[in-house]
Amino acid sequence: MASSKSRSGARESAKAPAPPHQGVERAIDGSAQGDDVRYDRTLRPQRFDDYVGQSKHKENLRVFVQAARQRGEPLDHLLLCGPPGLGKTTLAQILAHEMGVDLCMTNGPVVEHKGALAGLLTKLQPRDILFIDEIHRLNPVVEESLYPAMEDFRIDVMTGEGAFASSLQIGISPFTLVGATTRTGLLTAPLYSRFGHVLRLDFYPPEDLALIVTRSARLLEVTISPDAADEIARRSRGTPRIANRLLRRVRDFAQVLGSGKIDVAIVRDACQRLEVDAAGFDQMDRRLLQVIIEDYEGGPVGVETLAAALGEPRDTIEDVYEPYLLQQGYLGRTPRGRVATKKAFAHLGIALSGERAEGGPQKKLF
Ligand SMILES: Nc1ncnc2c1ncn2[C@@H]1O[C@H](COP(=O)(O)OP(=O)(O)OP(=O)(O)O)[C@@H](O)[C@H]1O
Ligand SMILES: [Mg+2]
Repeated sequence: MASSKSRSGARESAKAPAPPHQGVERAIDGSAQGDDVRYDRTLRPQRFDDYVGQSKHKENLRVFVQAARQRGEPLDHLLLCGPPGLGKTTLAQILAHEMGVDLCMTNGPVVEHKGALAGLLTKLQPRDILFIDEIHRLNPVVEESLYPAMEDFRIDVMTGEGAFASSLQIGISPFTLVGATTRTGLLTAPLYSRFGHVLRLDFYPPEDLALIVTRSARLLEVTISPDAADEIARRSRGTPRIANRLLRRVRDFAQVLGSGKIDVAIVRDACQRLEVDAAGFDQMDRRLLQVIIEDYEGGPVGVETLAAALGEPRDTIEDVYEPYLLQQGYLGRTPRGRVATKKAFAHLGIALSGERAEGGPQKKLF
C-alpha cells in the first residue's frame, strides 16, 4: 500500500475512508471535518506535557514508555477507545514522539487484504508504532493475519498455488500496534484479548477544555479572556476537537463583528448565531431529544426508529450524538430503546406529566 511521509513525521496511508458523519457540517460534531484537519497540525499536542487532562491514563503511559525505552523494547500493544475527537490519534502521535520512533498510520477499512497489511508490517523498523484507526472495521481475513504479527512478530504468507501452495513465515520487527475505535463492543474477542493495555478516554471536564482552548488561542495568536475560554469549554460537549472548532468559529465573529479579541459576550453571540445552546447542544441534539419526547412520549424508542425519524444513519446516532447525551444524563438506555430523562424535559422546557417515570410505562405527556 502507498504510504507517504506527512509533516508530523507520521506515514499516512493514501486513501482515507468516508467519515462516519456525512451530513451538514455541525459546529459541535466530534468527528473531523472541514478545516479541522488543517488545524490539527497546528493544534495537536506533540508531548505528554501538552496533552491536557486524562491524567490517570497519561501517567500510566509515561511509565510504560519509560520502562520500554529503558529495556529497548517496543511498547505493549495498546487499544484506545472513545467517542470521536477525544484525542486518540493525538495520543498515538505523542507515544511515537516520546518513544523516539516512527508512526505508521492507517485505517481499518483501508487495509483491504492480507498483502496490504504485510506491506505495512514489513516496512516497520524495530519498536515503530503501527496505528490502525477504526480497527473494528478491519476485514476479518486481515484481522486474523494480524494475530501472529501481534503475538510472535511474524506473518504467514502463502506461496504457490493449488497442490504447490505452501505457507511461508516471515519475521517482522518487534513493533507496537495502537488501535483506535469508537466502538469497543464491535471488536472481536480474539483481537481485543491481544492488546496489553486498553485505554478508555472519557469526555473532558470544562476545566480541562478551558486549558485546551487557552492553549489553542495562544497558538492561533488570538486574545481570549479566561471567562470566555470557560464559556467555550462549557459548550464543547466534553470534546477537545469541538472546543478547538468552536474557538475558531468564535474567532471569526470576533474578527469581523468585534474587536478581534474574544470575550464572553462575543462567545455567547457567536453560539446563538451557530445555534449552540448553553449546554453545548446544537439543533441536532435538541431534535433527537425532541423526537423522543414529542413523537414517542418520552420513549422508549428503538435506535433504528430514531435514526429513521432523524434521517441520520444509526452509526452516527450511536457514535456521535448519543454518547455525550447519555454521559450527561439527558438520555437513558433501556432494553426497549432510548428514553428522555427529566433533565432532557427540563432542558427543552417541556413539562413532565405526573407519574411518567424514566423508562417506565408510557403515559400521555400533556
Ligand atoms: N488531551 C488533549 N489536549 C489538547 N488537545 C487535544 C487533546 N485531545 C485532543 N486534542 C485536540 O483535539 C483534536 C482532535 O483530537 P484527535 O484527532 O486526536 O481525536 P480522535 O480521538 O483521534 O478522534 P477520531 O475518533 O475522530 O479520530 C486534536 O487536533 C487536538 O488538537
Ligand atoms: Mg483520530
